[in-house]
Amino acid sequence: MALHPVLEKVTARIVARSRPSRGAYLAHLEAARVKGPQRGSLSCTNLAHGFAAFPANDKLILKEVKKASVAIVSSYNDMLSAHQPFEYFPKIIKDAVRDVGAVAQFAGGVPAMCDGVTQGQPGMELSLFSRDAIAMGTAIALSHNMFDSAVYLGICDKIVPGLLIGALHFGHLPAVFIPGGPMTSGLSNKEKAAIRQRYAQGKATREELLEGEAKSYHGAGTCTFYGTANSNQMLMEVMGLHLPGAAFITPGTELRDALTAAAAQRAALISEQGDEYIPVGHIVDEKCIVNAVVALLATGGSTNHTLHLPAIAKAAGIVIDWDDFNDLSAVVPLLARIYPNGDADVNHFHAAGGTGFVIRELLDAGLLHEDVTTIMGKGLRNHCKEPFLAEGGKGVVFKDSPAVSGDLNVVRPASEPFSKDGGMVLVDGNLGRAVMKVSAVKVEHRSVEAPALVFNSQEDFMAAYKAGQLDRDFVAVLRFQGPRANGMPELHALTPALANLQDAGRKVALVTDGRMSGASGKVPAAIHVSPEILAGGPLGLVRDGDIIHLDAATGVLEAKVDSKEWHARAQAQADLTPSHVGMGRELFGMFRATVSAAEQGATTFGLPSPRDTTVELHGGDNVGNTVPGSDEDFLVKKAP
Ligand SMILES: O=C(O)[C@H](O)[C@@H](O)[C@H](O)[C@H](O)COP(=O)(O)O
Ligand code: SF4
Repeated sequence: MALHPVLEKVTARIVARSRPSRGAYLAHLEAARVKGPQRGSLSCTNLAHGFAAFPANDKLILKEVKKASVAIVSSYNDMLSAHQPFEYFPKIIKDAVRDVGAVAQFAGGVPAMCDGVTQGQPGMELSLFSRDAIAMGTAIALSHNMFDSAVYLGICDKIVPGLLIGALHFGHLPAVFIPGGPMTSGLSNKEKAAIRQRYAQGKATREELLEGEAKSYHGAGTCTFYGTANSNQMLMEVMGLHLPGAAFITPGTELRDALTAAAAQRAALISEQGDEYIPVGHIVDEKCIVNAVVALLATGGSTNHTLHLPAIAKAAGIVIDWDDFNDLSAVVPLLARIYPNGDADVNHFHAAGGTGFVIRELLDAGLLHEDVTTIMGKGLRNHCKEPFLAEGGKGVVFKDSPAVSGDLNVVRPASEPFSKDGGMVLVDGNLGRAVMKVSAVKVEHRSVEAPALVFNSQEDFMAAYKAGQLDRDFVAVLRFQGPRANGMPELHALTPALANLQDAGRKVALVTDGRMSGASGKVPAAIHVSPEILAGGPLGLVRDGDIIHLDAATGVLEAKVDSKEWHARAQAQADLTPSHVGMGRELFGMFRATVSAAEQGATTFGLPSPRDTTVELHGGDNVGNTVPGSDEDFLVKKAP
């Protein structure tokens, strides 16, 4: 099937928009890639320090510069149920890499925050910034420059984006992402949400609530809803950074461990010393990023990726924006209904066909770029498969994903989608630009026009709800929640209250410069409003009682206020110091001061503009050639 014209158009404009920065990125990659192992540029002293604690036979391998050294960068901790299984992965990885004549070293750990533990708590105000801190931690781990490839252990919200951003700043190294897999299904997400709403109405006790939550989140592995963590897994599959179908295999099983070993060996084999050199900076290109956006939309993935994918793309010198998401969403069908977009969880999704089924359906419909490079080599078709234990339980074999869906209530072919569009729209108007996920919102709730109720904190909103002041039609305008203000926390804790009001027949919506969780759903919300209020955004001009019109179908987000009155208003002010001290938030002032707008990924990093970058590559056989993938701007020059 020919590629869909909208994919052609969006990809072409991303390539054109990114040419200078992508060219600079590729030039940096080439400059970092020297023939032979990175550790070849280290002194004997550096090297001796690097392998001092190594077993003798591994030291011998590291001394032989033609053998690959694989870095392990891990986000293991006991706090995230999803990351707890990583505790024993390094040993599997080291043994497996040794079996292919190479060496793996635990290069460094990175922090990992659980948004479920911090949801509604002060810690959530560090969450988004933890992504860039993870990227920095990844760079610190790899800065020893002992490595020729790397494996990244991570799953959850900010962790995979942070690891990938870090990995892309070492784009000359191959990267294989290794997941831990989902927890087995417990109390359904729908029943969990119902208990929460009953508790918010005072119809369930705290004991009943805790019992319900503990039955839902009951063991090791990723939470089973389709939030940001599991959206990350889908993206790693479609970007070709996982072994095919590795995402949703339960932790602690033979197949999980076999996949971990096989992934580690793949990392060694695609190093410069291996059979086929595949650096991550060549995998993550414009087509790969477009494929990621398409897969996110086709599965009803987390709105947080309208922040993370621009940040990931930027790390590879690629510039995307919300118009790209919006144009793709108009033509990408919704092929999966996983909670909060339906009742199923990721275990049901995997059993019904999973990631390989979705990738194949989208490829056959011309809705993904097939001509991409992945860790498996050329072509995305390698990822329309799922893994099985090889005969005798040693190793992994890959078989084609099911030809037909195992459950049409969970995953569908592109010929009969749940809806013809991907359910994530750009809304804009005199309140700014914002993102609205509609795949989990009933059609009758996707347009709301009601008086504004303005809040400067989620605590103020909940106090009004508990005082019974919200039993009415309204649009909650919750501001001072942007990255500069307080780190752009998720406001998912408001969902039960808003859902109760909606269920009671009230027309309610949320407009905020903050974020929601990937697990947020049924209430219409225009989020990530840019520019945020601290950047002079118009949310600061809204007053209680203004009529707010939010409409997903027409893409409108506006305050219906006389323009003379509107422009005469002063910008609202708020004392944000409570969000800048305590729980370590005082350590993140530099992030709040330098963070970019949500639409640019709310990042605190970035390559200098390529016009300021004269990339002097190490001479050798590069001189006189243009850097692969760039244009004449980046002709390789002889180093001074
Ligand atoms: O983006 C996400 O998917 C969320 O951050 C998710 O990781 C977070 O943990 C939610 O809070 C879980 O949902 P509950 O809070 O409803 O359990
Ligand atoms: S999915 Fe969310 S709640 Fe579950 S472990 Fe990951 S960060 Fe925590």
